[in-house]
Amino acid sequence: KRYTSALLPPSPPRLPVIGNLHQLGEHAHQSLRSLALTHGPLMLIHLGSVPAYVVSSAEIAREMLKTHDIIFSNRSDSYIFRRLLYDGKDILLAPYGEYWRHIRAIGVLQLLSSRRVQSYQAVREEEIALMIENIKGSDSSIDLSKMLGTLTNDILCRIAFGKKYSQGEGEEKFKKLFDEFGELLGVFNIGEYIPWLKWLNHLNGLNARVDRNFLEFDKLLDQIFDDHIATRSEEGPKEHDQMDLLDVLLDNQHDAGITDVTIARTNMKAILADMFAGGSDTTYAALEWAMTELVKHPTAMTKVQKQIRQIVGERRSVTKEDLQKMDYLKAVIKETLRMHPPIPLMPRISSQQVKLHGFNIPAHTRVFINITAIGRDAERWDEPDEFRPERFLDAGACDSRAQEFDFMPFGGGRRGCPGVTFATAVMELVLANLLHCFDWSLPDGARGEELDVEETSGLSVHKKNPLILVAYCY
Ligand code: HEM
Repeated sequence: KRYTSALLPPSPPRLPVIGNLHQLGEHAHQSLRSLALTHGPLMLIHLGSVPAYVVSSAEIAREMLKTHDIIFSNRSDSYIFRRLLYDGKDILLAPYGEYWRHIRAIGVLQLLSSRRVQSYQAVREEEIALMIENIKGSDSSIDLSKMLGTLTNDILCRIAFGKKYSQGEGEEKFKKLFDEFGELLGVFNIGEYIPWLKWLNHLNGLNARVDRNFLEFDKLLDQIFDDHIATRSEEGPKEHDQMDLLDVLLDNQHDAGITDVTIARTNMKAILADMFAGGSDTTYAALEWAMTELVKHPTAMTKVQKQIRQIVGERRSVTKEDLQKMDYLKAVIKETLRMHPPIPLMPRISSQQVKLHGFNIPAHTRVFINITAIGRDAERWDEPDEFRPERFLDAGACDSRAQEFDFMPFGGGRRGCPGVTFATAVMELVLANLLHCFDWSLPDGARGEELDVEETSGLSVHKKNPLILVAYCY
């Protein structure tokens, strides 16, 4: 069936050459949310010379990810992503098809399954205990943002490689490498939208930075592979609970014969790079926002701490059985993800022409889902800009909201995030411990309500100003 291209959705007025780029500002998800209030839940914008559609309602997101899921099962491409993620050999970028299905299955069934996530409980507990000790040892205000960034990266490094890189030799070098990797994935690359400005990326050194970061990361991964292979041949196979993700991938290599897809070292490196692209910064951002909102909302803070302390009692640390009973903490996390989805704009691309919300979307066109706009849609949420964890206390409220695509911090459809269980295990245990062990306030007697919620720009959106707090031992 052919659709005519005459029927286009509303567009904000644009300028020659740059199109609507000037309207995006520093926080594209927020600017697009405001533009959607005027122009509607499906807008056509122009990023320089590139047309893109923006979806800002649950109803249209559902149409995309349920009715037309296969058509929207690819992501739009970018030079930086391709370079850093092994030319699309990873799960996040791989084009929809046999190869993606195979490596996604490895991700879902082997690397990120509930059983595997559970097997890393000791790693999470040890790293969290270290952070708690560090906080206890600091006698003035602490930079909680920095601590949470280090913690989530350490947990991921230990789970992925069996070792962390924030201590010992080369500490600064590795920190810079991991930070830059995350930062580069979030860079706005003007050359993609205004092709004749591509030369700027040579001039401003962006391409060189991307190349350098890729090569250094690749070298680190090679060294980790070599070490693993040497240890495995000396010590033999490990028990299930002792295996890091690289061990799982190396074991999996032997099973590769069962399909036509061979998983070589480059493919495994790409999958591990994904864990860092998708797994560390997002969880860190969510934790930072959860603590920010709790400090801003003393009633919610009191309520969550009261429940945690009742459940944990005199014990110093929180167990996984405790977590199951902490329904208010779970509601706090969901409400945080609704208001501050770590990845607020989700880029997909149409593989063929399709009708969406009554409008024609041509083939190979970018479509962004504005997760922030959907999570804060006043037609679907009461007082959407208010932090009210109670809205998620009803059993099943979150699942039904997710099914309706009102709540989609982890995306949706067949390409939705496979790391939900992994991320939830980290977020719950970190927050429960922080809130059980300490009372929190702003330095110099400032009132919590005054805390800012300014955002950074980039792929995952953080609090712009670090969260500096004073911790009092409970
Ligand atoms: C709070 C934490 C997290 C958030 C908010 C988050 C969010 C997202 C979102 C929005 C997507 C795109 C989904 C879509 O297109 O529908 C995604 C994809 C993905 N995430 Fe996560 N994520 C988180 C944690 C993790 C973790 C811990 C991992 C792994 C360790 C992970 C690995 C991935 C991968 C591999 C994909 C690509 C899936 C595919 O294309 O098939 N994420 N995530």
